[in-house]
Amino acid sequence: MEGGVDYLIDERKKAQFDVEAMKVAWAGSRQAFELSDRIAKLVANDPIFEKFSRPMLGRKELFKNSLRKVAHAWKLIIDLRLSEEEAKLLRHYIDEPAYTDLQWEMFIPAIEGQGTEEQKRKWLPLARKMQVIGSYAQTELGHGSNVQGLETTATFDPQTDEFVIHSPTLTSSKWWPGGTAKVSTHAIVYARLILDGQFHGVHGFIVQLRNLENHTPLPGITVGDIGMKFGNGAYNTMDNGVIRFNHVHIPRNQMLMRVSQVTREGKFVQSDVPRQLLYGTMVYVRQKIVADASKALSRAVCIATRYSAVRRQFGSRNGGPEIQVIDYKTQQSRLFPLLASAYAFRFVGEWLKWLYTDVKQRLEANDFSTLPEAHACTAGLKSLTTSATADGIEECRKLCGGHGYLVSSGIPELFATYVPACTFEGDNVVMMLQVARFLVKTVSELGYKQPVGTTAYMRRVTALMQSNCAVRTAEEWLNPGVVVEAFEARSTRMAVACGQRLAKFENPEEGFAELSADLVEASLAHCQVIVVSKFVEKLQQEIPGKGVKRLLEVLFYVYALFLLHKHQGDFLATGYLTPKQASLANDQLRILYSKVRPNAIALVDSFNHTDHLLSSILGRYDGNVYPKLYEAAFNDPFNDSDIADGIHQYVQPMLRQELHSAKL
Ligand SMILES: CCCCC/C=C\C/C=C\C/C=C\CCCCC(=O)SCCNC(=O)CCNC(=O)[C@H](O)C(C)(C)COP(=O)(O)OP(=O)(O)OC[C@H]1O[C@@H](n2cnc3c(N)ncnc32)[C@H](O)[C@@H]1OP(=O)(O)O
Ligand SMILES: Cc1cc2nc3c(=O)[nH]c(=O)nc-3n(C[C@H](O)[C@H](O)[C@H](O)COP(=O)(O)OP(=O)(O)OC[C@H]3O[C@@H](n4cnc5c(N)ncnc54)[C@H](O)[C@@H]3O)c2cc1C
Repeated sequence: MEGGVDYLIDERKKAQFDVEAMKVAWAGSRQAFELSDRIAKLVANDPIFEKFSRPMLGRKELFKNSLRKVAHAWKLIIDLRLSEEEAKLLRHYIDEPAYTDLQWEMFIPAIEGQGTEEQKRKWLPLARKMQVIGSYAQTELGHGSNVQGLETTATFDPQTDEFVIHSPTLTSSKWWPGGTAKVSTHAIVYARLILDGQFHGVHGFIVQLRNLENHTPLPGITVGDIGMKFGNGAYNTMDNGVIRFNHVHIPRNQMLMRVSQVTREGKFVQSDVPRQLLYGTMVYVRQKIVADASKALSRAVCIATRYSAVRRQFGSRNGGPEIQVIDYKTQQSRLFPLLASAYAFRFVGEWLKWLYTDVKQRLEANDFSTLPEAHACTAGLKSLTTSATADGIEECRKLCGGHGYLVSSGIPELFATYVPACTFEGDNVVMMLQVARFLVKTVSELGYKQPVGTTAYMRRVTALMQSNCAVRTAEEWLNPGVVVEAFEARSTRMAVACGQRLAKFENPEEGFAELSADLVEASLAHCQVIVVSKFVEKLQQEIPGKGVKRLLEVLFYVYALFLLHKHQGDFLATGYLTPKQASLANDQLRILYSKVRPNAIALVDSFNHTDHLLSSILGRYDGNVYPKLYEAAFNDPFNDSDIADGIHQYVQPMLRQELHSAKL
């Protein structure tokens, strides 16, 4: 057997559930599934969207090709009259970071959230028709996480009724904004507002960067690319830029003025809208990043699972086939929790989208009451899901052995493109510290204020602090209430312990800094409560299809008990579990892996990923791995000739012992 075609055919026959129904459960609804499936096929069948050769292209060629793809996609959007939702799916399936990500996911949302009605009327139609192309220029060479520390200035000039945008130092150069180096005509620039010599906080300003006729930078603007980034292909399709402003004048009405206004006389007016709304675009994108995590993780898991069923090592008896590596318990204990995590992140992402939609509607009606919780949830879940996904993709590479390191496995480029998600839109540790602030506040108010939303479980603080887990057999772990309660108790105990230790410090900020590593762990525990509970809520809904709900229940227990096993130190140290109960959870986990095993291939088929999206020989739907790996090796341009450039010049003289006289 040269390929694994028959292996995957056999594997698919083992499925104990309705794969088509699981595809619908994964997509969220039949309508969402059909829409997504249609756009995936549209992209997969269009040769312009080919991406297999991307890692082999030089930067300039890569970038030009990316511009071509975007132009082709925009033409399709117009010709086929695609809706905004379809256009977003198109961008997802094209799977190439590009300036349009910033246009649609940051520039437009920033104007929607922070602009006045008049500003929205002027800028949104232009942006939605791509008559202006915008980016999001917040981070600087010297500051990214500390937004209040940004140095770019926007000084009001009452004479001309304009703001003067200026980069006073080298470190104030804008650094990283995607789409800016070569493409965007405009940017939302975050700068310190200065009125009559007084600083009035950081605000967003719409600044034109380039001439719309010939695309040259406007006077006073120095702009360029910040250089190659990690990995071949990967995020290098994006032109992340550096911008320097030398006293660039913009009209007063280009400050985004929903939160605060500057009058014609240069007076600062703070409206009732909280200043945190300036950070609203980041809340929106963090929510998108959570939804995106399950897509990236499911891709890596799909590749590793299919390949693990094709790959065989050891155990051949009487010349029969060797063992499929997916049958090794160690392979299962590394792979199946990632498979379960992909489903868990899918469902928590769905919930977070709902939460964001709710907050957005409230904000539009000037109800800001749920903003702190939305901020804590988006920041924390962004951190949890991206860290787990980045680690998970790397684990999938190792699960594929040596072949996982080949670019043609699809994993290296996926990893290189994905890992910056742990940093952009808020470094993951900085984000967890935001959750910590929210938790500390919640815990300190427990005596007189009922926690709500995702911290509502802390209302039962006394019970969660005092009662202990009652599990006596491995079987008793198969109870969602028991599992969720364990996570809630561990989280409450960790948060309360941090609160008690913080109270011993005279200066709370000093205490917060000193205990920050523990606070990050407590925040992670709280975020895990959210993911675990949202999975349970999903299971409480009606989920049609033979065996679908049962398999999702299995995956829920795999996800939760794997976390419990991984973090058993916390569960034991907080005193909620005994070592025996932790060990029973691990026993149950092994039983659960054997329930996943026959369904593993069908579970990854349910992601409905096309071969185009996976761009992986190891993860091919048909399992025809070895012939295609062999073919791809000889299709590599490096194999065009048997004698590579440099062989005659540098190797042959060595073989002939003539190196001393060779021209090097
Ligand atoms: C390859 C994978 C692709 C996945 C992508 C998928 C989809 C996305 C699609 C498109 C996007 C494409 C690419 C993305 C590119 C990335 C773009 C960027 O990175 S843009 C730059 C992002 N920058 C940051 O995230 C900076 C991080 N820093 C901050 O957010 C803040 O400064 C802070 C660290 C959170 C706060 O710092 P500080 O303590 O100084 O805070 P203050 O300003 O004083 O405010 C404190 C006060 O405000 C509350 N708060 C903070 N943030 C928010 C918020 N967002 N919303 C609501 N409230 C907020 C905070 O809790 C405090 O409250 P309180 O304690 O009550 O006073
Ligand atoms: C691919 C990519 C695309 C990007 N696109 C954009 C864009 O379009 N627009 C834009 O404006 N920006 C963009 N960025 C910038 C990005 O948002 C920042 O890099 C990010 O917010 C992190 O900030 P930083 O670089 O200042 O990290 P730093 O804050 O300098 O982090 C360095 C280290 O310090 C730690 N640290 C920092 N502060 C604290 C603290 N208070 N407590 C404990 N530890 C701390 C961090 O955990 C980290 O380990 C992009 C970045 C990347 C990688």
